[in-house]
Amino acid sequence: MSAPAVELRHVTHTYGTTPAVADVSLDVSAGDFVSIVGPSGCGKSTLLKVLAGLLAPTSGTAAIQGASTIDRPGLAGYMPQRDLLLPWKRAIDNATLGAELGDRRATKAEARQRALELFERFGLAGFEQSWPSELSGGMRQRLALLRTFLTGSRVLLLDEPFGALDAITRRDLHDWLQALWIDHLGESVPRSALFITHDVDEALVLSDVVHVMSARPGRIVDTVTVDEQRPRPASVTTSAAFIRNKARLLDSLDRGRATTH
Ligand SMILES: Nc1ncnc2c1ncn2[C@@H]1O[C@H](COP(=O)(O)OP(=O)(O)OP(=O)(O)O)[C@@H](O)[C@H]1O
Repeated sequence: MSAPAVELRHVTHTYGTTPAVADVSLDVSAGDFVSIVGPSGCGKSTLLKVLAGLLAPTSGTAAIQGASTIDRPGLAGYMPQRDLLLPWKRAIDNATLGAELGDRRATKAEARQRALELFERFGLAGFEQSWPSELSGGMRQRLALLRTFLTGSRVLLLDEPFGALDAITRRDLHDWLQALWIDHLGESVPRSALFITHDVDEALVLSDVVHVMSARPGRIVDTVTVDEQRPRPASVTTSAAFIRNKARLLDSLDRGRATTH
């Protein structure tokens, strides 16, 4: 059996004397879209940084496709909380930035060619030469996601990519991301995603599995599996199964917030 796309085992991280996450274990199977919801400051970004190889856990292990991420950045495509587009680079050059770095480095020409092919699929056709400041908020996030896709990694670590967007733009991006996800599931090694959000509805619309974290130091306090077929339209949020799952997640969040460590 092949290794899970993402594997965290008993991960604990303490910044100085501040415990951020405590004993977190979770797997993401190949092809799965998995979300983590939790209150602000509970250590969600810390977990992604450990998986991105940017932070060594105080204890425990982290692996992407079976390879330890400790001191090994670039095994997964990582989109940090701020989109970090470089304002002095045009959209096309921002898109190819990750592809020219990291483990699966492509040549500049290859990366550019692949990016140009995907600009339309990412709703950015015609904006290849634009500056980031000329793009809308939704376009900037799609461009940052395109950059993450172009790293070539089968595993995407997405830290609240839609957190700063208005509700309508966010809804459009949910539809778009689901369509993109369905397209990519046909690939020989399907993509997997670990997605951070504060928004329970967003987690349930997009995910196969949703984990709930408690207040700091974050622990996994509940896990819900979502069986709904994709694509899931906005109306899915009114189905009985969705409402049941949402009530459970909100309850787990409340209980996790009330926990004192
Ligand atoms: N470099 C650091 N030094 C000290 N404490 C830190 C550092 N980075 C994060 N922390 C603390 O660790 C805790 C977890 O931070 P983290 O950013 O992982 O949480 P988060 O769940 O992603 O938060 P948010 O949802 O607000 O983005 C927070 O209390 C934060 O203040």
